[in-house]
Amino acid sequence: GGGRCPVRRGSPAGSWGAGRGRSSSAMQSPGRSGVTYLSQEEAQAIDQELFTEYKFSVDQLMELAGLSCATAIAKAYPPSSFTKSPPAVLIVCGPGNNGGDGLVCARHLKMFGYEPSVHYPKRPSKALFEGLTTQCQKMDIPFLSEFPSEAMLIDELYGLVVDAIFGFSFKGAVREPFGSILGTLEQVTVPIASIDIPSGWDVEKGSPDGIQPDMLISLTAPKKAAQHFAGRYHFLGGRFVPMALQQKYSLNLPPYPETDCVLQLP
Ligand SMILES: NC(=O)C1=CN([C@@H]2O[C@H](COP(=O)(O)OP(=O)(O)OC[C@H]3O[C@@H](n4cnc5c(N)ncnc54)[C@H](OP(=O)(O)O)[C@@H]3O)[C@@H](O)[C@H]2O)[C@H](O)CC1
Ligand SMILES: [K+]
Repeated sequence: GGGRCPVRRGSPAGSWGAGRGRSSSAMQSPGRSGVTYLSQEEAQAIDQELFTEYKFSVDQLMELAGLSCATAIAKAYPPSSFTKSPPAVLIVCGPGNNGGDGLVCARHLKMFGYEPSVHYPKRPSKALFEGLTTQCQKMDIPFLSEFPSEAMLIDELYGLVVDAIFGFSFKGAVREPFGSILGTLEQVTVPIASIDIPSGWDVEKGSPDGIQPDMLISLTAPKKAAQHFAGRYHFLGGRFVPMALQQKYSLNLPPYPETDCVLQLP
């Protein structure tokens, strides 16, 4: 195990749009980088608007979201930083769209030279998720029927865990089998990269006793829970929000470099 690597933090950004972050709603709050941190309601409203008003399909945005996640992971944990070759990654997928992002991420990680394995215990019977699963299987990505019960086993077999269990629709107490899975993940020592929200965390208040990921990839814009993130790498991904929608929700997103689909937040 052991996929940690010393990657420099990006130069402090923070001046983009300073003073422009006027909120369209009293619920919004600007984070330390000037970017707006969204409430759960706002994150879901933007998501809905992308689909209903802007006519994106879920497949489209999920592909871009998952590609962003794999790209950010490759920047923070390049294969050369893993102690073992090929670089083995465990991706844990939940029952909603966050889990779908995880499946897309697994496929791209494989393309990037990683050796992903997926655990996907609760699979929705929808064509989208069935298709994503088949794509992974046909790329020889193994699906583990059992989750390793010992954190030590995960540390031995994998250099990185990708948490794609819950995103911004998570609510209430964690139900099984995800409670046991998160209990094990709290004990692993290899880094965890969380997609959109550290799973099990309250989307706005975070969770001091929950998993403590080393990386967070915020999609569209960070959610309020991200203010409690204490890991090394915070990336923004999902470069697909049209300017009019960014302005409507005063997202105040920093400019992505050139053609990149991700950017590192301070
Ligand atoms: N606009 C964007 O940036 C996009 C983001 N994407 C990703 O989508 C997720 C949000 O996806 P969504 O399907 O709305 O929800 P989640 O994946 O967060 O979770 C829903 C499922 O989780 C179950 N759930 C909820 N709470 C619990 C709990 N306490 N215990 C167990 N299970 C729970 C829920 O089950 P139900 O029984 O309540 O239905 C759902 O099955 C976002 O975060 C991004 O990662 C899109 O990919 C693209 C656009
Ligand atoms: K997650």
